[in-house]
Amino acid sequence: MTQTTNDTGAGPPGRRTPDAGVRAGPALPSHGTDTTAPEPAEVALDEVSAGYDGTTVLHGVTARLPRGAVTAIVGPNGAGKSTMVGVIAGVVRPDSGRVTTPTATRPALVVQQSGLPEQLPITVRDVVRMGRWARRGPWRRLRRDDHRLVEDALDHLGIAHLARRRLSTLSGGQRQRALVAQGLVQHSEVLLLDEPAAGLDVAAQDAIAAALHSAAADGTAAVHVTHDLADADRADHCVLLAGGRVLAEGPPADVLTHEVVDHAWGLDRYRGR
Ligand SMILES: Nc1ncnc2c1ncn2[C@@H]1O[C@H](COP(=O)(O)OP(=O)(O)OP(=O)(O)O)[C@@H](O)[C@H]1O
Repeated sequence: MTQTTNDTGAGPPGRRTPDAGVRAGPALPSHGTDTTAPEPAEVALDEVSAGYDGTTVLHGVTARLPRGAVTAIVGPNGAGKSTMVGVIAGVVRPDSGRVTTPTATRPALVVQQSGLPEQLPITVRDVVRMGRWARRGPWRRLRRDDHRLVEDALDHLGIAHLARRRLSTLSGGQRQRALVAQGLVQHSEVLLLDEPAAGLDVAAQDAIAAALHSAAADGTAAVHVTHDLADADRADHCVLLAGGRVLAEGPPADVLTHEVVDHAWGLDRYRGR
């Protein structure tokens, strides 16, 4: 099934759901979708403009994020990267343009804050299980295969030994691994990780990179926002945003040239270009 949203979609304009950790975006309205059409092989943004409280952040963004591939979204602070993933997830409503996601399920969005109250007596395993609820619905009992996926994800992210610990007692990096595990078990066709590796140690970064590539190998459009250009270079596809516009898109080697990077980050000023 294809889901499409555009400026006639439901929900308040320009509002991002605050403080959620891993969020499944709201069900996106489908406008004139042909259910017999083959699933698109990519997430498509066409001339998308979006922002907050009347301030435009994304200006006519057109980009393609393929399924079965890892896409890195890069760009300077404030370029609109989080806004772009918010638009794809359906938590930021475009003011105009069109977003098409190849998904029967909601995109899985992982941001850095868990959004769960500190005093909530919730374990790491519970947090990851919540990812399966997103798939099954909160009132359905999880099945044996759901539990197996949860245990696999805990293993994958190297946090099986923390499964019974309360989330509030973990370090920042351990929490982040738990949130990524929660995103993974959603098994959505679109996985969106907003700076998943920021502030993490090398082992955690490797675990998250491996998780992204394994999701892509399963056919997911595995998308991450990163400030680490070496990390972006290892992606299959790259979108470079600057000032809310796509400056370049394509294979990382073509996008992340010295010239383009210097221009996007304004470094050419210092280098006399
Ligand atoms: N909830 C919000 N309400 C109002 N303005 C916002 C909100 N979220 C982001 N913005 C503004 O939108 C612009 C783009 O922010 P965004 O977080 O999308 O950029 P980014 O590229 O992800 O930045 P960074 O690399 O610093 O995380 C910024 O000017 C920011 O102040």
